[in-house]
Amino acid sequence: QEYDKPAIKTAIPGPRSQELMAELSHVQLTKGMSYFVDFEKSLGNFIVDADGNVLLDVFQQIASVPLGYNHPALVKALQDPKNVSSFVNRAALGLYPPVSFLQDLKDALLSVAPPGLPEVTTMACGTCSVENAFKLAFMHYKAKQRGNPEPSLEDLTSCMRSQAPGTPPLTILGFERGFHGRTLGALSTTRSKAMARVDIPTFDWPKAPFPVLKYPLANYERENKAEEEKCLEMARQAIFDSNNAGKPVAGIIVEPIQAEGGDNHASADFFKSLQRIAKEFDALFIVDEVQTGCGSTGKFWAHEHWGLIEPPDIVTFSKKMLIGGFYHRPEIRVQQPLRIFNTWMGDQSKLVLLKEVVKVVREESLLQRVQESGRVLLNGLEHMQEKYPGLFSRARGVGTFCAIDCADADTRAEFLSKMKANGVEMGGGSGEVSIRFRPTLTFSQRHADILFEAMDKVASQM
Ligand SMILES: Cc1ncc(COP(=O)(O)O)c(CNc2csc(C(=O)O)c2)c1O
Repeated sequence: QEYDKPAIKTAIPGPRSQELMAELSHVQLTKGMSYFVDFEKSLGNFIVDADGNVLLDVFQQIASVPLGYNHPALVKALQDPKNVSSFVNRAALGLYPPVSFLQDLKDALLSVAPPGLPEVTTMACGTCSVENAFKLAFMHYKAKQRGNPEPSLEDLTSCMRSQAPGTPPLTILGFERGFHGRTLGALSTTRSKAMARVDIPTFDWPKAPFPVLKYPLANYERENKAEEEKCLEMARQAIFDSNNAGKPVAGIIVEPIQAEGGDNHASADFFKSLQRIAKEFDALFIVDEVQTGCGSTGKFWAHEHWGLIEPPDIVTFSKKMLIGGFYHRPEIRVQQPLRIFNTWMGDQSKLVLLKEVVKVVREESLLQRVQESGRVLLNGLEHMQEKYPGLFSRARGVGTFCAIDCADADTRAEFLSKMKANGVEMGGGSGEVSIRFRPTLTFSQRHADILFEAMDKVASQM
């Protein structure tokens, strides 16, 4: 059972965290770290730090904990003798899959696959899922252009010199303020913070602005529609220009909600139109659900809210799915072995845990709970912005994937720090001024009560 409420005994980080930080700083940079965590004592929606402080955690390891800390179903899976081998022996899944692999994929991943996407490849993290989704898009483009999935001899020789045709000038269209990872290809479409890009060579790929919506949505339907149309037209133009410049766009990548760039939303119509643009230019439609996937928006996949006629071509996932990877349409499966490949291709033990997560989500109707808790969370945020109009604005969200804007970056920093001192862990925010909520799928009314009591107390003192 979880803790009843937060309990703060020391400043955060406390003395024990500071001691551990000092020791660790001899080995690596510790500047970005918040505090050390006692993961044995952390339970459900509550995190316990090295100094015994208990906080309600609505950030959950950068939105990557689906059922909270030490969920009994996951602990039990680890204690089950038939699972030991999966944890002890890390299979090179691309070469030597365990006999249970297909059944594990079915139970953990295919049973929750986005509608219309029956194939899946596992990876280790979100970035490498995005990286390989791009590679799949490039291979698919070239196979179509050649009329043959097999590269030619000229392809194979020229690519060793990084020259066309074997090394094609293909690109991916991304959006301003998007986040898709930090390796060189993914980073080329990550445009949320300069510090993630500076000093690193990236591909100069085309980009388009992502809509900046006015809230409450009901009051600004016409303006928001115009804003979305403008962004779509600029995306179309960017693709047209890139194709004309001999840098064909092989894919478009977009997040259902830009989760690092400021929790930026767009309408279902926007995404349907974007899929039509992808089709119009024969580019793959890649939906990056690394942060929005696995239930936080009240549907298992955020893009299910759009009511697409056809599925996206690729959907990437990680974080709350405990394992990285991507679902894709059968037609774009890579044809040759060892092209979408790395040593481990994810981690079989994470499939064992994910099976349990999927079971709990189903047995405890957690998507229903996320929808209910999401209404409580959003209503509470709307109440906060009415009560403190000088502090908060633009309350928004789908399911419990919510956010609210602070007046400015300093106000946000002060607010988050005071919330921590009052027993609520909220992470560092999204974009310049947004506070984001990334609670577990078990977040419920009593957690919201604790959250809003603390928010009201902190806001009243600012
Ligand atoms: C939409 C989306 N796509 C890809 C990624 C990369 O996933 P990881 O490589 O971090 O697992 C992420 C990772 N999210 C993330 C949050 S803070 C952060 C960072 O590196 O600062 C990364 C994501 O939100």
